[in-house]
Amino acid sequence: MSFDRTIKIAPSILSADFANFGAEIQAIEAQGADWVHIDVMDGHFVPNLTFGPPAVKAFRPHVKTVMDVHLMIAPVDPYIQAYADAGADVLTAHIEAGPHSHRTLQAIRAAGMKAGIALNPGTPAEAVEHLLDLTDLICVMTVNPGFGGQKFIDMTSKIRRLRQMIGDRPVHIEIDGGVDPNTAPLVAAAGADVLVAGSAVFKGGSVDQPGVYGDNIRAVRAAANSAL
Ligand SMILES: O=C(CO)[C@@H](O)[C@H](O)COP(=O)(O)O
Ligand SMILES: [Fe+2]
Repeated sequence: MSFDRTIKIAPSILSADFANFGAEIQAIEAQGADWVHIDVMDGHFVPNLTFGPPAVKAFRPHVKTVMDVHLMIAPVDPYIQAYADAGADVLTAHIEAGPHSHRTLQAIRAAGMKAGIALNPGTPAEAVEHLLDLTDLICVMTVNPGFGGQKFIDMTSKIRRLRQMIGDRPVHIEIDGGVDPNTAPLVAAAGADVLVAGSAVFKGGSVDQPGVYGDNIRAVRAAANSAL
């Protein structure tokens, strides 16, 4: 997985058909997804439950691009090796999930994955200032985590600040929550390069009508690129 700052679309399978993940992943990749975003929720750090390492391991053979695993769990450290064994390419932990994010990021890289750190809407950019050399991706939440389909919260000033702080380091800025063709230009112009989109990609489509996924992905990408 090489670093570049072109716009990448990462559909969140939280909005896919939960009875058909393999086919859904294949459909979004065939329709132009750059990464596949997997939301892991524990019913404790966030008020919703999704899936754990065995499910992520089962997704792995279907993902030919980048498996981007967003952990909304606390604690994180006891599960890092399990997600490495499950085949995650990028593993993102929330800075709010515990007091030892520095150690967590080191452990994620030591387990052979790219290390991501996610910030809730209420957490300032400065919280990651001393973590930048240990980080491959900063995930800026533009909703409060836990559910798909929520309204976008404007975090453009935080994204700008982060891009400034990152300087020339090879760090992705990922935006997660409420990304659609209306909001994508705002975050792309502010410096984001990975756009997670759940409802905006899956809406109106299915594995039997995958072309809708393609139209939706192209619409988000075109809107983002129009702002650059
Ligand atoms: O992490 C999360 C929610 O906590 C996200 O990845 C959502 O799944 C994005 O869904 P949309 O807001 O795009 O519908
Ligand atoms: Fe997510």
